[in-house]
Amino acid sequence: MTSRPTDSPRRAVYEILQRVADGAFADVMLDTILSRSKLEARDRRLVTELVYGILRLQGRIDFALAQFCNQPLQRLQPEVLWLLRLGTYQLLELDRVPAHAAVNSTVELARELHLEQAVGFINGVLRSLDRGKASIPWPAPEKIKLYLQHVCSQPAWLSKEIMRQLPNVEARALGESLAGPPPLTLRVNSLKTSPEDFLHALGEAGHQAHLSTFAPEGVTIDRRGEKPLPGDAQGWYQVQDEASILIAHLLDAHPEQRILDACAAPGGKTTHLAAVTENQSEIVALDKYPRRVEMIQQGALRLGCSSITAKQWDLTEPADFLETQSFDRILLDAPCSGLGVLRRNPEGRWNKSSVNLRELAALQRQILENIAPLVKPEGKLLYSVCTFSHGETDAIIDGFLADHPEFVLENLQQQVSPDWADLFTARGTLRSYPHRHSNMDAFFAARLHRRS
Ligand SMILES: C[S@@+](CC[C@H](N)C(=O)[O-])C[C@H]1O[C@@H](n2cnc3c(N)ncnc32)[C@H](O)[C@@H]1O
Repeated sequence: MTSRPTDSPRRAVYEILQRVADGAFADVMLDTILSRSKLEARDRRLVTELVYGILRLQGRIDFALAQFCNQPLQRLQPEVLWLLRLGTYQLLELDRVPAHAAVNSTVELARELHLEQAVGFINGVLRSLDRGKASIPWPAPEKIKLYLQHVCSQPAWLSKEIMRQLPNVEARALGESLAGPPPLTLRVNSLKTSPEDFLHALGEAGHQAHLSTFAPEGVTIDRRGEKPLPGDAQGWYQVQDEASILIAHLLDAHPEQRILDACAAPGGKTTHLAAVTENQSEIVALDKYPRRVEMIQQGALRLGCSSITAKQWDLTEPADFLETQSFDRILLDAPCSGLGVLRRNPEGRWNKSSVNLRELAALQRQILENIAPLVKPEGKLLYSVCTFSHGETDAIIDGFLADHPEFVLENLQQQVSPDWADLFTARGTLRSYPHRHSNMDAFFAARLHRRS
């Protein structure tokens, strides 16, 4: 009998991967398909793990598959290639699925999808791969380009970006980190509770967690129990990576100030700014998309942030409804390539290219130009992105400073506690990396000060 996409875990994975290949976001598709399904909690976890794992390790899987296929992978029918990837991921990465189950379930699925002509081929390739997997000629770590591509599962343009930023040993460590799953970190909402009380509540609910190394309000979940996390409806926490939690602190915002969060949705940092200023500042939050502006408003309501006004605006146009030089602090958490959060959006490595990075850099610069006039004399503007590509980080700041002598780059390292020193570059910009800094996402931030 044919299963509905939502009835069987592997069928659901296949459907989601197909949609992602057509341009959908993996997290959105997972939500959509799982919300319609009757799958049990264990199967839902399996679907999530398979979808994220396959997208994250597609490069590694394809290298392995190529050893056992008698034709180039790009010549295969796309449906057949996705099925082979589904089987291969289970054979290579999932100890808890026996090999025969990985192969048979993939073959069954091929039949169910009316791909009878490919059943023998899929069965043969997966069986050979299972027999021969110990002798796959994985590139050695010293062959850094090949290692990043085939072991760490990165397209060539991404390996190039990483190697531009970091020496080989570190490029390898970063590549390995980005190929793994991300941590689940929460920002404790200081308007409602404390990290210690929240940690206690997590323990009572059967979850294991620890306080973050750098972010004062960060709590990382080590092992999730069966029950939901406590305090969601009460607004005790916001899911937010440790690196992202650092950003509001680096803006150096205070009560009574006027603050602009220029690209604010879904509002993780806006609501954090409201918390660090104890709801005593005036925060204007803008975003291009109306639906995303609603997300800021909903988050503010849940977290008890009363000082935020959210409004839709496309910042490729100057925000002429805002008075020039009227903000003490501006955060520009710009749209970016998200290379630093690839673990969370694994399809990003396959649907982006160097061309996208150049287009994003032009957008970032344009938005920066449009908001800079809004900074008061002696005010500060923090530019942040969850990526590490040169074109979206140092190049943006250098280009802007060259054209705007009224702004200077501040050395953030000299302004924060010595415990954070390791997070900054010699010129005082933030550069966090998962392999260096307690597994947090890779972020960049630079703070500009407007002379009087
Ligand atoms: C990196 S995200 C911001 C994340 C947010 N700061 C947070 O912590 O939750 C970038 C945001 O920029 C918005 N955006 C993209 N292009 C924009 C534009 N031209 N004008 C204003 N916002 C834009 C996107 O909708 C997205 O919400």
